Amino acid sequence: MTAKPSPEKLLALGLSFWNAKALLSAVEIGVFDALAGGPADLPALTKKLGLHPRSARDFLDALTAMKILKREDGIYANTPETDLFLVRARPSYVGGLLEMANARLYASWGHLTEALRTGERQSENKEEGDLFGALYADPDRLRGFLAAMSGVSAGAAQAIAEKFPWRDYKTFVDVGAAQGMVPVTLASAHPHLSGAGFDLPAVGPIFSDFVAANNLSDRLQFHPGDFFKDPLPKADVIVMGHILHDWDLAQKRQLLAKAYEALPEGGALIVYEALIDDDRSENAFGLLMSLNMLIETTGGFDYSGADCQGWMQEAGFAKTRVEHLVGPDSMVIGYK
Ligand SMILES: C[S@@+](CC[C@H](N)C(=O)[O-])C[C@H]1O[C@@H](n2cnc3c(N)ncnc32)[C@H](O)[C@@H]1O
Repeated sequence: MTAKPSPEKLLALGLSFWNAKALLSAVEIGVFDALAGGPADLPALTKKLGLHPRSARDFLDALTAMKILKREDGIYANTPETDLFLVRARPSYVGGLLEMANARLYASWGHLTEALRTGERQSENKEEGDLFGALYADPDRLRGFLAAMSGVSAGAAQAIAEKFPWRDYKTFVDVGAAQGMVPVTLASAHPHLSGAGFDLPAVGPIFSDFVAANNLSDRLQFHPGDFFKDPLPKADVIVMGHILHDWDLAQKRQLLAKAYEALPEGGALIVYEALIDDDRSENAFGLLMSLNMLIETTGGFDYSGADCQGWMQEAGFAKTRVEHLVGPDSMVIGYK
């Protein structure tokens, strides 16, 4: 028997931004940090978080009903997930991404309709043209963006460390390394590897601080450069995570050709993204990420594993394969 159509899913989807914004504000206000030291009651939390008495109970109970807080006998506590991943002081913190979503993407997505009609980027400083120019003009925005990237790539980095046959290689370079989550994860998991992060010069100090905090300065270096103007550093393996989706097709091809050039015979290129499924009907996150690129960049778009394998083959890669990493993320590997 087919179920009777119901509007429930449609209404819940249409209002799902309520959930998103409640979580983003909870991160911004520091709800999970406030509970990191132990549970607290309503008056104590209201005061600590600077909430208005009119909002506090509904806000904290909404977070409880959303299963991102627990409440027992009127005492609120973090859940195991929020305690591990959304307390700022913990190394496992992934809230940088949510902080960026709150500070930048939430407002930009308000202009989705305009982006759909014009094809033009809508994020802040849109008159400055390029996303990275706009971001890097402000040191706080730069630091926030790079930390957000660590949140985006922490899970994928771990999966790449486990699933790629690193024992066959000695050196790697992460192109567009941001804060350095991938290099740090790879070097921590595989003591025989040494590597580098390649990124715009402004990223250098932030990369080096993160590497030093992880005690890996002896095996990880920073290479400043512009991947459209400079050759890529040579290494056995080149990694490009969330890079190709920032750029248009001609620029994607240019970056793949440069990676091919920098690799030795037998070397490998690992491209990872929230790849769209080949039928473009399942990975909603990958497709929405592509719309995020519409909003954020001048020509960027996401793509399927088959798309990327085709471009890699055009660039000369002899063998390619796609492997799932974690959640919506997969990697495409090209062997020279
Ligand atoms: C979307 S982030 C991805 C960061 C990281 N790979 C990850 O997946 O978390 C793109 C990165 O490319 C870098 N980037 C942008 N334009 C660049 C250029 N022309 N040359 C080198 N790096 C660039 C940015 O600074 C940023 O770190």
